[in-house]
Amino acid sequence: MSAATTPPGAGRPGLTPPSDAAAPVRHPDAPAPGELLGAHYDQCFGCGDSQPHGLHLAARAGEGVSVTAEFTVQPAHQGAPGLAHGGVLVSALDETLGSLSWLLRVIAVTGRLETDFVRPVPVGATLHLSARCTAVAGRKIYSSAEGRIGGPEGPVAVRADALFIEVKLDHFTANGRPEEIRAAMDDPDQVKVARAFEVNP
Ligand SMILES: CCCCCCCC(=O)SCCNC(=O)CCNC(=O)[C@H](O)C(C)(C)COP(=O)(O)OP(=O)(O)OC[C@H]1O[C@@H](n2cnc3c(N)ncnc32)[C@H](O)[C@@H]1OP(=O)(O)O
Repeated sequence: MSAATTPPGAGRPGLTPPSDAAAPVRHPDAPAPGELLGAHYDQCFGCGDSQPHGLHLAARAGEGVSVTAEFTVQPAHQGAPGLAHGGVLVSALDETLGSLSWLLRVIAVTGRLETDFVRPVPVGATLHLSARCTAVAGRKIYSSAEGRIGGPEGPVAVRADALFIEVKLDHFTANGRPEEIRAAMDDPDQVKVARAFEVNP
């Protein structure tokens, strides 16, 4: 079977939902389709406003458990001259996929993320990303994403299948550097505190 016809996650160990997996359920309080999700943490490399060389990726809720996002490749994101670094493109996919948890209203982290790099992405290009959750099995959340160059119908540059694992808040508080955890927790804006860890406020 060619890559173009392979269903998401098929044949990839750890990325194929088990037979008893359930369809993902959009949380009743999830942002409406079309609504911008905004940054979950201002220091996040993927979406934060306070990271000068970050991706400044802006994700928007889609229908069901899906999101779209845009990211414009900057000179600071280069690998080869004039081209985006592959790891940066994976970060853009990871961030987009991670924002699905805001529609499920669970706290989850990336366990596995497998990426196909289909074509090079030049500096200055805008990558139009889309991601959707495909299945949930207990704490395991299965999802797929792709990034297209220049527009939502542009040529596919990257695609990925991912497994996110639901975690408790102490995943962050027990493992993160105390300075940043304290600063995030001390923010008077409680919605921002909740979103820093993608917790249901
Ligand atoms: C805050 C929002 C940010 C949004 C965007 C960014 C998202 C990110 O990049 S998060 C940062 C990157 N990710 C991380 O740092 C995670 C580091 N890893 C960990 O902390 C742990 O390995 C963690 C939490 C994923 C899993 O550990 P743990 O909670 O002990 O789960 P564990 O019991 O081992 O596994 C649970 C299930 O997941 C499966 N699983 C866990 N890891 C993997 C993996 N890498 N591949 C395949 N399956 C896995 C297990 O097999 C198990 O399956 P089953 O229930 O069928 O037996």
